[in-house]
Amino acid sequence: MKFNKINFNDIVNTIGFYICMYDKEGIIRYYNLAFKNAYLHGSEAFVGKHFSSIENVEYQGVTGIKAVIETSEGQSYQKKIENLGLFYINTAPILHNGEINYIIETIATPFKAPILPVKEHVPEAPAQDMFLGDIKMQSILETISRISNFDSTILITGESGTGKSMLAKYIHSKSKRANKPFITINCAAIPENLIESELFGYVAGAFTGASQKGKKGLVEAADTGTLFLDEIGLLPLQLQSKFLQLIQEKTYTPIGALKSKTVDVRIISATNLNLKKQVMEHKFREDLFYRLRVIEFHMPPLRERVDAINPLIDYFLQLYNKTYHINKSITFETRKLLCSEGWSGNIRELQYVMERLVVTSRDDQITVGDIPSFHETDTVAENNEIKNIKFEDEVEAFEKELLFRYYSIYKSTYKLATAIGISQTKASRLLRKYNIQ
Ligand SMILES: Nc1ncnc2c1ncn2[C@@H]1O[C@H](COP(=O)(O)OP(=O)(O)OP(=O)(O)O)[C@@H](O)[C@H]1O
Repeated sequence: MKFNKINFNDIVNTIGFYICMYDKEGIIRYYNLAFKNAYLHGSEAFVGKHFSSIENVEYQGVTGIKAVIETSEGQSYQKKIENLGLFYINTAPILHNGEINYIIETIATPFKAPILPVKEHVPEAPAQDMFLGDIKMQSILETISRISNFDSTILITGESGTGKSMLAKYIHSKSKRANKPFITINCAAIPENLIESELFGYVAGAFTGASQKGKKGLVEAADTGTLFLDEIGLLPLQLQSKFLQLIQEKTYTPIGALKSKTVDVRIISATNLNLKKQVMEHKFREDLFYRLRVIEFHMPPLRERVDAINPLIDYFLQLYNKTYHINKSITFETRKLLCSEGWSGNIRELQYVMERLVVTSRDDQITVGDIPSFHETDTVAENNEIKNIKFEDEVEAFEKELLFRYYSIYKSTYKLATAIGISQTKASRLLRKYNIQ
């Protein structure tokens, strides 16, 4: 089974160990969030630098990287550091043809490492690096630059995978709040019974089982920054009035609190549902609907952004060449085939297909023959019978196989959705579509 990149990142970033990857010279190539926060002051700037440039005394006291470079032997040991306790270090060379290809070091600390928060809690990096160069995006970009100094609410609509979340981050990165937190709340992903406490927090002793210290909510975490309400159409009705209060009065009341709190957040929301219809069906408050969409952007589906497909192919080609340290190109015929497709899964689907092609194509050049390898059949690649390919069928077969594989592991739509980077609504819809139980 190939590791899904998103899945891999989630694992290494939520694990309570410090992980760092080096090349055979000891140049840092990758580190996880825990390592970054513990030893590098949260900086990304150490990738490409020698391990000796890390000035943290604790790290230099425990790392086994020097010994591994000198001996090519893995090191696994415990080390006691005064006042701190026992560290467990595992430094493993990964060999290729007998030579060190790279080295992975895992450091387990004596403290009970805090489990790092799930995605929604992490202030995310602004998404400046996205492709927005096609005609359909121009008027959106112009409006974004015009409103950059205002805090008006923004509603982003559009099908799943069209880039709504990315646009929200982009808007934040272009606003006067760019250096403040950007907090995503995925209204579909938080279990309904936890949603209120996750969002608004609670005071000590608010309910049985509540933490003694009380808990800050995500709304408070977003103070001075931007709060992104993803899948807003799925926000439970009973919480909608709390959001209305938040937007109108800039106040909210944590569970069990007697007094309300004031907060300064800019609200951006996104949905792939028809909110007007939700209002008519009494599933969404009309007053909240109007409050949320002072400015509205509609992200067109990829089939209506045909001039974006080719540049996006290049964008993803470059991205995955960089990610996997390779240098693949793509033939004109393959481009033509990709550009002529319907892309019902929009940019997300194109992104998957490009990653898959970069990873699975046999030669340096991606050809039409590589496309069937989506579901591991070589027939077309060998015979080059490109006229028999029905692209949508190939992609559907791949999608079905992927969902089946991950759902049989996770058995939960939420975990499945998180693992493969789609929304929970989409995961449920696809499971129904392919009759996967
Ligand atoms: N303009 C873009 N340039 C590069 N990558 C993009 C762009 N738009 C979207 N993507 C990629 O496509 C994927 C889907 O984007 P995103 O999550 O923003 O879509 P969405 O509309 O919010 O989807 P959903 O409704 O399912 O949550 C992401 O992995 C993102 O990296």
